Amino acid sequence: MNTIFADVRSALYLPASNARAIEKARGLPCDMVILDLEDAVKPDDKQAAREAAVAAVAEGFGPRIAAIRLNGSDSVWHADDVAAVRASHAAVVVLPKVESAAEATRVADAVGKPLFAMIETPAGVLAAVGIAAAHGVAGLIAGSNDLAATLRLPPDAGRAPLALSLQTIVLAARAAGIVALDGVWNRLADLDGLAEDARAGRATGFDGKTLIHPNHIAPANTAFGPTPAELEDARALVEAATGGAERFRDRMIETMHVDAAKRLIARGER
Ligand SMILES: CC(C)(COP(=O)(O)OP(=O)(O)OC[C@H]1O[C@@H](n2cnc3c(N)ncnc32)[C@H](O)[C@@H]1OP(=O)(O)O)[C@@H](O)C(=O)NCCC(=O)NCCSC(=O)C[C@H](O)C(=O)O
Ligand SMILES: [Mg+2]
Repeated sequence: MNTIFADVRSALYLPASNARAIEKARGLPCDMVILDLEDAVKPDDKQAAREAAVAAVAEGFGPRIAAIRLNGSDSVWHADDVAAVRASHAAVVVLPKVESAAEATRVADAVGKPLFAMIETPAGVLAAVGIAAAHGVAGLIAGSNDLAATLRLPPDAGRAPLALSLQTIVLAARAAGIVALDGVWNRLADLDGLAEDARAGRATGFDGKTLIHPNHIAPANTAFGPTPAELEDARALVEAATGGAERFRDRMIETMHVDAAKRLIARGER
């Protein structure tokens, strides 16, 4: 797995048509920015947003990974997006509503950049294993709003009815050795709800979370940690382990626990 991508705890979307948000993002503590050309941008603003995204990634976002989300493969804007992003300084391209491995590879090849495929339709979930393994795909992103809509869930249905889809996304990403990012939290001011949602995402196995607002960054960074307590525990576990099954702090540990602790320590140190 590419550790640059594996260390993404917080990936902030912003409409590429919003100059203030672009400027603001350069000072925010997120690990990745996703300049959106798709749903956050009105049809009349698509061309200006595309030009603004290309200019913004040329100027850079400091240590943050800069990604551009294209309009979908079947949209009238897609071909122009691909041409612009191919020639841009974006490190990553995000493709929404991916439903096949062939679609993901075609776009990854066309832009010549690592591609994060959004899984946000029932067909996308059912094809996720192949999409994750497709040439050029470096990550999967859960699109929980579109997923809820296409599954015809009632408003505010929460994570429970999405559990199988979200777990499938993580399974597919893990089997392919790539990154998995959780979907967004829509409630702008409910930071306790966000913290719980982010913890649930980490517990599902996601590496990090996509976000829509600057206030959502700190809770995501905390949830996807590792926390000081987790680091202390991991370091003590590695120090204590002698091999085979043994007792550590009133629990059984074996090789896989030592390996997981080492991964956590490495992530924390990075
Ligand atoms: C949701 C918003 C439209 C709310 O905007 P606003 O009411 O302006 O927020 P605030 O007044 O609280 O903003 C405070 C300051 O923060 C800046 N800001 C706000 N949002 C962002 C952002 N995303 N990135 C950077 N900066 C941001 C404001 O400019 C204010 O700055 P200041 O002037 O200094 O006070 C807005 O938050 C927003 O547009 N969010 C992103 C929306 C988006 O990109 N959506 C597309 C992806 S979500 C999705 O659909 C995922 C997936 O496809 C799915 O299906 O689930
Ligand atoms: Mg979506």
